[in-house]
Amino acid sequence: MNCSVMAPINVDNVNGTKVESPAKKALPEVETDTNGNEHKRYSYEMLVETANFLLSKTPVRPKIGVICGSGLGSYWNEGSLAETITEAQCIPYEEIPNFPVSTVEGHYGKLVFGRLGDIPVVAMQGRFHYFEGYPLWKCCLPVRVMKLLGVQTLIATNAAGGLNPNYKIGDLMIVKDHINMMGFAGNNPLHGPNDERFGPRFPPMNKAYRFEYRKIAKEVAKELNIENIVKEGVYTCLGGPNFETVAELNMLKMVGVDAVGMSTVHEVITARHCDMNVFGLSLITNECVTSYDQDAEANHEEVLDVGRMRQEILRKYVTTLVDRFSKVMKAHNP
Ligand SMILES: O=P(O)(O)O[C@H]1O[C@H](CO)[C@@H](O)[C@H]1O
Ligand code: HPA
Repeated sequence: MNCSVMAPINVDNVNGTKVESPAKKALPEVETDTNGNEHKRYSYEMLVETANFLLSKTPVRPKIGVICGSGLGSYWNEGSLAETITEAQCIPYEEIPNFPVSTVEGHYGKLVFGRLGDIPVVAMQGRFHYFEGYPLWKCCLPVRVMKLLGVQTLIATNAAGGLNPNYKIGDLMIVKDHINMMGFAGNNPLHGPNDERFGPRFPPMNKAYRFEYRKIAKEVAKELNIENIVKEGVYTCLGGPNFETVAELNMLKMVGVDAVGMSTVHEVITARHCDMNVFGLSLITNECVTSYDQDAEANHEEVLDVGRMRQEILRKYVTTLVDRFSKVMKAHNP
């Protein structure tokens, strides 16, 4: 494929308003995680460098970004959403300046630029999880890079355990809202000095998952004749990597959680902070074990099996949503 080198981005602020650059020295340079690994904090300028690198590698100018979770082919390629992307250009994470690398065994680690249907997109095939040892702000670095690339809408997908008794394995849950459990304990991707060039110190989160997109997703479910498997509910992220205890799951149920996972919430907070529109989608890959009488145990193999089982529907659903969301985006920003 022909890679034209486009003019590098030069932005004062991703949201278009001029703000003062915070003193660089206000940012702690290095953070040590619970395993003793050191993580160098990134600056706005470093992410601009990352975005300019990517823009120099591809002519694709995506307005929509997709994070492919465990159910959407972050562990396999054949038949996955990423494979559906046409005119694809794959850039491995290890080749991208300042990018973390996926450490989960079998997890892909690449950015895929190309088209879903007619729409230019960038997809993360493989995301970063807190349980890998990364601080949350580092897990979410790609979201900010997407913003700098020009992405306005983030579609964050995940595999999750179904806690709502009406959910069945293989159902899709449109994320209506989330509960930031890790945030309750003070662990938040926005923790630390705020760089106003990305967004405000105290961002609102009551409209985290765009109402218009959720409405469209329900309409599309009807059109595709999958409304019987499409639900809407509340997601929460725990730190992992262990699956939850019975008592933990019962507590989460009591506070209104419908599906449990180990990702997405921090990515969505980061995306909303820099004013991206968000759609969240969970694939219910297993039934949460909420009784001591049940013999079943959650396991990662089941998560992947259900992902493979549902990939065709997911691919069709997400591809159609990308098309519809882009029409809405054009209508708002002709
Ligand atoms: O959230 P995604 O990346 O889809 O993956 C989910 O599936 C894995 C557990 O099987 C965990 O990583 C959990 O977060
Ligand atoms: N719990 C947490 N994360 C998950 C689950 C679960 O049951 N299923 C897939 N990811």
